[in-house]
Amino acid sequence: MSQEYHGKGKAAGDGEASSSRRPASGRPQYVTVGSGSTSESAARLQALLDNDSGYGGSVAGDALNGVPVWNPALTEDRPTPSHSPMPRGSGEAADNDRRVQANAIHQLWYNQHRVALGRSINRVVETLKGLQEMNATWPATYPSVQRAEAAQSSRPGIIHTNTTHPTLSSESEPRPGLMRRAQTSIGEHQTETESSKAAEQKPKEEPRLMTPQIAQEFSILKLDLKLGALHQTELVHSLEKGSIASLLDGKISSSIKHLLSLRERIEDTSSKVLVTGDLNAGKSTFCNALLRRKILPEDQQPCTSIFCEVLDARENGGVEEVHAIHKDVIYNRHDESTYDVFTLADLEKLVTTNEKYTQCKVYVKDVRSIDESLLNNGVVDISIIDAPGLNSDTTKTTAVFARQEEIDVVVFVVSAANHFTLTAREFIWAAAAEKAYIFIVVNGYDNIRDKERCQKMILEQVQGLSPRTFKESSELVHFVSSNAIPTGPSPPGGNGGRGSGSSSGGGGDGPDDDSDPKGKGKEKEKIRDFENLEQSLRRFVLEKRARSKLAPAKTYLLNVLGDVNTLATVNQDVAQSELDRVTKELNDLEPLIEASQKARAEVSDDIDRTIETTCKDIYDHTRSTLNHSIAQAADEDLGVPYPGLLNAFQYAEDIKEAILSQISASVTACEEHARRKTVEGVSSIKQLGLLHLGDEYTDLSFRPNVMFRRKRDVLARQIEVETELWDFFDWSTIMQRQEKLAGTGMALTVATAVGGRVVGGFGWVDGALGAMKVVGNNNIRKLIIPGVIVTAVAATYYLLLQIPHSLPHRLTTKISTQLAAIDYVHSNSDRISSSVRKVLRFPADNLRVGLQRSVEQLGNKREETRKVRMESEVARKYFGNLVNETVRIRNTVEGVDLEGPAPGVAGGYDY
Ligand SMILES: Nc1nc2c(ncn2[C@@H]2O[C@H](COP(=O)(O)OP(=O)(O)OP(=O)(O)O)[C@@H](O)[C@H]2O)c(=O)[nH]1
Repeated sequence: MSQEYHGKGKAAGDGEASSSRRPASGRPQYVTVGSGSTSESAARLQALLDNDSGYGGSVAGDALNGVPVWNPALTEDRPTPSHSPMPRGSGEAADNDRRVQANAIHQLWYNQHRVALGRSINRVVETLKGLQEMNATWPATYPSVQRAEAAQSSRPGIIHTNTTHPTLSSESEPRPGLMRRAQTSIGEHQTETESSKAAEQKPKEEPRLMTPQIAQEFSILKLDLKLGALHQTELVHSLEKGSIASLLDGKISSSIKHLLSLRERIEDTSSKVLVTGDLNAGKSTFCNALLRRKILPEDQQPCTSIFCEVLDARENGGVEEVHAIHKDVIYNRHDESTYDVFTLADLEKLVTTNEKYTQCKVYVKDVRSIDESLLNNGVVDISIIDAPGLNSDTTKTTAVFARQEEIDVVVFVVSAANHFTLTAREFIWAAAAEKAYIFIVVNGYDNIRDKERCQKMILEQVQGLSPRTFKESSELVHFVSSNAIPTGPSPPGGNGGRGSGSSSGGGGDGPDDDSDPKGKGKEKEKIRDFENLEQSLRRFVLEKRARSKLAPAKTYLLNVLGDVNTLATVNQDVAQSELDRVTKELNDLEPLIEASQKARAEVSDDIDRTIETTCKDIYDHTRSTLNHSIAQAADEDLGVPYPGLLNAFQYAEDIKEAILSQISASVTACEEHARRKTVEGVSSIKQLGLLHLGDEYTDLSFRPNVMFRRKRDVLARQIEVETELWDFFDWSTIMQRQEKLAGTGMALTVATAVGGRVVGGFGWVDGALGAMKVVGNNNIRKLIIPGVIVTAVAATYYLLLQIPHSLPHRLTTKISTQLAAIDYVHSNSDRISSSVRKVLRFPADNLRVGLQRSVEQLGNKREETRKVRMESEVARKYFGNLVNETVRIRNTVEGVDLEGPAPGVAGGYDY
């Protein structure tokens, strides 16, 4: 509904139109006040107003970026309308001058305050926008504290709503320690100094959004959260920091919007007077009397069915007409699709039989001078809204209407005969919540015979309904007869024509045509009463205007500045503690990073060394083991029984197999050794990891049994050793063995059995020569052949007997030669150590990556912390400045004194 009343009509165009189209008087726009007699002081004041309307031309220059600037048209002083030309006595002229002066003083006073408040609004809007920006980058902390009981002994602690430890003790630490922002890490401070027992004994503190103190401090930016059964506090605590910030952002936005509308409101030079009352109480008659024209239809039957707002025709380019506003549209005078145009004469039909329209704008030319007129009184443009009579259908609508901010004054018309009906009382009670004072017009007073009783009864009723109005009843309660007021002629084709055509009084409807001098006197009294009412109403409107337009702006500014100041103070502290925390964090981080970098280099070397040592050890071990094993293979018990000469070749194969198996077993043993060493290596790397990375270290699962699964003895199997005949007779072995046997004196050889030391190196030759001597040459000659044969057989027998001893040596040598040819020992040592190296590299690389990551993480943390430090620094400065700025603006706003009576008006209501 409020928008429906947005046409202020104070656009520049209108101003021009009005000034150029104000033809009737033909006077200059800035005329001398009074009826011809120039009042110097009035003229001076008027000139002062002309030159300095309070805006002094500086406002446009002051306009801040992005904030809508003042509409210059609104700040221009408006031409002073003409005054009534009727001749007056000197006393009346003086009165008139005084009134004009008073008006001018009031205008000056009003403008000064308006400018101060307007500028403050601009500054606050800018400040709020800045706060919004800051809130987007550095989510502001919304104050929340412990239960009031817990906080009683100390100042309220402040924690962030999303802090992980919501139950902070406000007793153990001073306030700054309690302030934390969201995502602050756990256990930062509060439990350090208190024993667990003490903590247990403490009453359980519930998180609470605000103490009553702070709740009082916050009036506009208070987060109003009502969701289901959750208490607001819990709700805020359950919300993320981001959500709080966006809620706050929304609050700030609506506050900015409200400030802009307040600014528009204080710029608005118009004032709306809502005339309401019971059916047929004479509201329309009263409005017409105020206008001194029969504009609104009057009837004995209830007739007004829609709201009719009567405005000065200047608002409509000087054209008198009616704009009937379509239902469900917002009226815009410049958009004819929002209304239908009618003549004033059509108004009667419109208001009585209406279904299509919700309200009418009635533009009428003011027939009265500024010192008499209510519509156009030189200070403020007043529009009068004639409401339908109160009945069950419209009471609610009218009550809603009366609550609108635009309605500055509610004039309640009550029939002197009927007094306050139940509906009337209900309406006044409802309206009293918004409007402390109601202007009461007791109409139809002429019908009352016992006037005193009527007054008494009505005033008693007023006392019950609105005590404050009753207190000011001489100004606010008027007993009049609206129909006794002479009204001017209706416009051509108008609805009335019942008026006398005279605006000087004495004319009008019926009663004053009476030639009876007593009657005439009575009529004059009625007119005087009505004029008194008009003066009171005017004072009330002027006074009310200052209060109703400037006071809300002032109050709101003070409230919002208070809120922003509280928020800024809290956030300044929070930013400071955040700054301290991150500075400390950074100080702690630096050595950590250094140590981590150093550890990374050192551990890397350590790992390399561990791997190299382990691998070298394994290589050496394998090499020596295999060499030894190969060399000693023949001497070992191969476990292959000699099957006899016939199976000698099979025996050779078995021996070969056994030797190779032995070597293989040796390889396996080396691998086993390597495995053990690898397990040790892996474990030592793990220890290094745990030492330097702690929980950060990710252990890899190592399965030692998987090592050396394949290719274990491939090389051994590749050996192919051909068994040759000579392999069975290994001379060197035989000789070696012979020597060994001779040395031990245990030579039980075939040769000795046959004849001396046949088989004993060359000893057997000596034996043969000795035997030759004994036997003699002939005999020898006879014996030589059988002897040779025997010897040969014996030697052969001996050789064959030696096969189990000589064959393994022979084969070992051959195998060894072949293994040497394929570099078997080195290959296997290398294979095993390489495999170990490969295995060890996994945890080593893992550890290196972990260390690298740790260094990087610390580096990132440092970067982030630096960023937070920078942001906190910016926030601290910002909120520090904000605290000062809010105090400065607050001082300016507080300097706007609206408390005392406004100069220039007589009233001074206690609002
Ligand atoms: N005697 C007397 N009659 C009055 C006075 N004021 C209004 N009337 C008459 O009372 C009747 C109703 O007046 P309206 O002005 O139409 O009353 P209203 O309150 O506007 O009526 P609705 O808009 O229909 O509620 C008309 O016939 C008027 O002439 C007055 O002061 N004295």
